[in-house]
Amino acid sequence: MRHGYAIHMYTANKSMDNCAFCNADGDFLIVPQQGRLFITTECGRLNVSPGDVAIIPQGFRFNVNLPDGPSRGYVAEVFGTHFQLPDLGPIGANGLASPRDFLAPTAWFEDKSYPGYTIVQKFGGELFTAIQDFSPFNVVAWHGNYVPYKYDLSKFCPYNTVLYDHSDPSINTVLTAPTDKPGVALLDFVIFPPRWLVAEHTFRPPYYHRNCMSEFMGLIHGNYEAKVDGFLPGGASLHNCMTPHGPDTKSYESTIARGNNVGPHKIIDTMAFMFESSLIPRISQSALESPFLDHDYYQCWIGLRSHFTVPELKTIKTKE
Ligand SMILES: O=C(O)Cc1cc(O)ccc1O
Ligand SMILES: [Fe+2]
Repeated sequence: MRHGYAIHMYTANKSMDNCAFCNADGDFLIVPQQGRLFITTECGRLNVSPGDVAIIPQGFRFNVNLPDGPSRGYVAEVFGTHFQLPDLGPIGANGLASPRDFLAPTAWFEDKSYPGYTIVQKFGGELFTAIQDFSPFNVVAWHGNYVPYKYDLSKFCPYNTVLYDHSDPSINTVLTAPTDKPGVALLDFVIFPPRWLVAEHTFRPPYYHRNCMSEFMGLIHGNYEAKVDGFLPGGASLHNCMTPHGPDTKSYESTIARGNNVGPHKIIDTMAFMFESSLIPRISQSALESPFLDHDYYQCWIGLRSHFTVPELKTIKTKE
């Protein structure tokens, strides 16, 4: 059965030369964090900058050029389903990501011989190579809707509370890969873009929580509102199913210090995102052994203290 997902982080310092990749297992959602990706596909070319995301569906051959040199970012891979726009429910006709902002390439082809051109194909989690002597990008024209595409995250139209309380971050879903169970995502791609915070009598940052979804977070640029320290662009965090988490001590204390009656405040210069799944990810050995693993991550919550004071009890008279 083809069901599940994978999350990867990439670094690259060399363009793909005389070779193309093809994923026979699933679809890629690519989130560059540093350095543009010039992606050539069988349907044409996509120039993808940090702040854009690209989707390469299962089976497309593609090649990546790095015009800015060293590059890094994140990739989500989904098996057995495809990304789609979330149902807007009561939001209605417009909002969040608009279909018009998803850009597919125009056809582009080269009719060239390339001795020793290598196709690397991922199939069942293993890599296979095949050599051919011509470019795979020889498709003169195409039609249909099974295509690679890109989306500029700054086009996203965020919705949120306008009076009180903190919404589930699913309100900012850009794309979702569904399961057969309505409302239970295989993988939601959610963003935390610049936006106004206006909620009254509300702890505005993400609440402390422990939930059934597994949350992988990345930061494209700026700061994340719940982690003033230690969560840097290009970094990642994983709060797995039912692992309690929330803002770090500094974010918590500075929010409390601002008091209860803060006016509208705009979060600017930021773009964080989350891959959120109902399935638990297993962490690879290489990630666990990485010299970049933050063994002290839990320290971000050290020193958290309660600001709760028992309210004075008033006698409430009830009718007899
Ligand atoms: O854990 C996180 O930082 C992500 C997150 C953000 C938010 O605003 C509410 C819930 C949530 O899981
Ligand atoms: Fe969370």
